[in-house]
Amino acid sequence: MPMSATADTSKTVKLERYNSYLRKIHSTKVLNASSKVLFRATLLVALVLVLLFAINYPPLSDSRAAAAHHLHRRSFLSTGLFSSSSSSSSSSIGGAAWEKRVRQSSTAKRPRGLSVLVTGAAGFVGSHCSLYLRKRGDGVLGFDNFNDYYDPALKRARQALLEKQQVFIVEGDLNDGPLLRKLFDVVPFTHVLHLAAQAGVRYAMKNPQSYIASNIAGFVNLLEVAKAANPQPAIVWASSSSVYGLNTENPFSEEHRTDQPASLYAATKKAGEEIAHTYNHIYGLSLTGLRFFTVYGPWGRPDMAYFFFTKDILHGKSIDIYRTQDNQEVARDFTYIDDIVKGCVGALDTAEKSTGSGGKKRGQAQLRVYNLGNTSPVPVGRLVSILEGLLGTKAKKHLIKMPRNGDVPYTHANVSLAYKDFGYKPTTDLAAGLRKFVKWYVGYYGIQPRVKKGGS
Ligand SMILES: O=C(O)[C@H]1O[C@H](OP(=O)(O)OP(=O)(O)OC[C@H]2O[C@@H](n3ccc(=O)[nH]c3=O)[C@H](O)[C@@H]2O)[C@H](O)[C@@H](O)[C@H]1O
Repeated sequence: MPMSATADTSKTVKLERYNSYLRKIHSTKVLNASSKVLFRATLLVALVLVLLFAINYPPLSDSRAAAAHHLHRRSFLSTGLFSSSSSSSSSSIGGAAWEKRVRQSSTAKRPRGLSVLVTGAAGFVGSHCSLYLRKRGDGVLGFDNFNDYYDPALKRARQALLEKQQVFIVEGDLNDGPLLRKLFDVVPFTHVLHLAAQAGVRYAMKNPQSYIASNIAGFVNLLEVAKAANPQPAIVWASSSSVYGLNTENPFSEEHRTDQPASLYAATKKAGEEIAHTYNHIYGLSLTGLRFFTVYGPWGRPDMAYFFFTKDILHGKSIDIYRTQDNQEVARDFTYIDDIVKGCVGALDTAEKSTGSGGKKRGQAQLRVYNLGNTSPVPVGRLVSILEGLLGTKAKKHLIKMPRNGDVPYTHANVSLAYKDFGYKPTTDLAAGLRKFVKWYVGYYGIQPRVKKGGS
């Protein structure tokens, strides 16, 4: 038995060795197979990573490729499920149909007509200027970010008005370089009427950064794109009467000092004037700054006093009427929108071409600044009396000292320079202009008050 037991034991050992040999072979095979799978998976992951990297970081040297990529991504987002925008106008940014609309809108319908990019086209002054230029036969492409600084529904209503006249507004932000470059790639604009900005004197204390983003960073971005464009456009842009700040000389002339801004808004507009100087000096861009004086009228801005006074008077709410620290009346050189439009168009028509090309200056270019005001300041109290008469309602007046919020006590424009250079002559006084505003206001908001009709 021990013999057989030995024999058995040796058989068992051999069998076990054989089994272990088989197990080894099998495990090597399994290992080989799994390492192949692992290798392939790694390759796949690497490929996906390379692709993702390429999509997210296109070559910096190829700005057009970057722009196309950016626009493709935006178009994907704005048409996709994650889009927050419902605007049809932005749904196909960058596509063939979009480019066709951009071209059509920018093409003049009269011989030697202008091709103007109007920024802030859904804004108060922008919408009026766009309509005027389009009706005259110029090509107009609008640009606006439709922000909610005030009721965006009013901006959409202005957009609808422009669309009826075949003016297309591209929805985008001034700080979107690829989008702006794309527009200049598609259209050789002769002019830019740059009106997009963060407006409002007092709001600058609430949201200072928005003024830097729009009025400084956005302006610089636009100038960067314009300087590199071929041809470079001539640029007319909105500065402000507020640059006169604490200036005490009257009436305000372009030669007076503008180095004492009273608000951050004013400071950003003044900075814009200095930035304009730099781009004119280095790149040969033709630049004209227009200092608007408290512009009012139909389709106006709800954040401005004449507008919300009208609303508050109609709702029986009291209104604050500011007085200076030494109890004087505060006054403004209120300027009617049609006069401002004539001033903008006059500036566009007399703007000389930029001299640069390929981002390089080729000669001295035009650099101008003009006041566009009404030349007759009116106290705020008088503005309220006119509104009371037009609305047939007494205002609940609350006279208070002007809060220290960036306001200045008085503005008064000397416009002789604009008159000399392009015949600017305001023709609408405050009473006539407010009558037109109130007529529009009650119609737009569907109000049936005791409004005295009359006038056109
Ligand atoms: O010319 C400009 O460059 C600027 O014009 C405009 O600023 P402003 O002249 O300050 O207009 P606006 O606010 O309508 O106040 C009008 C008057 O009402 C007084 N005012 C104001 C509010 C109030 O509650 N009570 C009051 O008496 C107030 O003291 C003032 O005397 C634009 O908004 C600005 O974007 C810029 O373009």
